[in-house]
Amino acid sequence: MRKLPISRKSLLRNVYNPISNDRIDQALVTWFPAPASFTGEDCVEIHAHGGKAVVSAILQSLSNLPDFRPAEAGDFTKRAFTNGKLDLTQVEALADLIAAETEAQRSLAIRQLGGELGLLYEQWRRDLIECCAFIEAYIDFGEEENLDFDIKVNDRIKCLSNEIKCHHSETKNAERIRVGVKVAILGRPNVGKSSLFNRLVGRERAIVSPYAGTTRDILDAALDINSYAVILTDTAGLRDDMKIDIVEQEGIKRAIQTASEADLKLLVVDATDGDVPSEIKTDENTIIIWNKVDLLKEPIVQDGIKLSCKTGNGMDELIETLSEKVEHLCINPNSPNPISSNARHSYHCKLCLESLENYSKLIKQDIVLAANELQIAINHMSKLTGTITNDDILNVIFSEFCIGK
Ligand SMILES: Nc1nc2c(ncn2[C@@H]2O[C@H](COP(=O)(O)OP(=O)(O)OP(=O)(O)O)[C@@H](O)[C@H]2O)c(=O)[nH]1
Repeated sequence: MRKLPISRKSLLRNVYNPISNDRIDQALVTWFPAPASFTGEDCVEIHAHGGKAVVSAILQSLSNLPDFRPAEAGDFTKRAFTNGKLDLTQVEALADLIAAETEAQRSLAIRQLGGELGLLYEQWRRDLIECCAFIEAYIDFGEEENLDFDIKVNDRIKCLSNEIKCHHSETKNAERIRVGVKVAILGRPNVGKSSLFNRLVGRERAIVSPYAGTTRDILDAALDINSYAVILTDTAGLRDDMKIDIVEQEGIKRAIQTASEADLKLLVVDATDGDVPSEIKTDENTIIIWNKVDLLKEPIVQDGIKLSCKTGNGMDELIETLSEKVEHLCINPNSPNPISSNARHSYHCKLCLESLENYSKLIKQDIVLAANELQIAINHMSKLTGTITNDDILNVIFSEFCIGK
């Protein structure tokens, strides 16, 4: 038997087929003995030449060894989780880090991978368990021992609720970093929405034509605006005309739906006729854009961005305004408190909070029912850290990984 290479050092080695002893390749080989490996198990990495024949000869040789099988998506990370190397929030962070396309997504994911979020949830879980233990002691011996229930439990739960509430209120802004800020381009037909979409995307994605009603369905593109992910949507022009066909009517319905779901609305108006559609409610997250100013003889005085999609005049100002608004809608990925950008976390935090509220209502009436609510709150925290898991949760989380991670 050959000697194992020195651990945790990459060494140049000949790689042989263990049965025929044929030399397959020269490769860098690194040996990680347990527990100091990514999975916590004995592990070898082979950095081979990437040709198809080399890779398949190595895989073929390995598959002849007992208990060897090809890895499935997320297999290594699942082992790391099972062996206690990562908690569930770190597993999710790793998936986010691999998928990160913008700087803000990367910053957020690497922070979460450091484990601070998991530690926070674990601390909350432990605090709730202590409160629950205290209640159970109180139910059994409370009156004789004269335990100070309000200070030991109720005040503590109030404090915890406030902390969780504060954390939960930030998840929407953090989720926008992860999934992208939804920006919809809206306006009457023929005002230049698709022209603006193409300018922002940087290529001719949407069809532009002089005919009103060209865009009939919604069209999405992913953008990076100043390190933040943005999902830009072009929509059908809004008009109220009895003569329009059912396809365009459906397009208009979708445009109004898109407007209601958007984080930011770019409301494009043709500067030559100034008709602002009343179907769209404007708010602090609406940017009014007066397009086609190249056709005007006199400059317009109304508030909003003056733009010409034809010449590009006004694009810099629009991008600057858009960047500021997008940044404002997202949490600062470097803010001091642990941040979660994950819808699963938001869901469990919300249900945990509901149970704590129920606890506070019930505690004066029925201590056993109140304790039950506390137990539900603990279960939600346990699902966040992965202390309680089930195959459904794990399958969803690990299926997001690629093979080899
Ligand atoms: N002069 C001038 N023409 C423009 C400008 N922006 C767009 N256009 C023209 O206006 C017409 C309509 O442009 P689109 O971008 O297709 O307008 P739209 O709002 O997407 O139209 P619908 O799909 O019908 O809703 C085209 O002929 C464009 O070339 C501009 O800034 N100046």
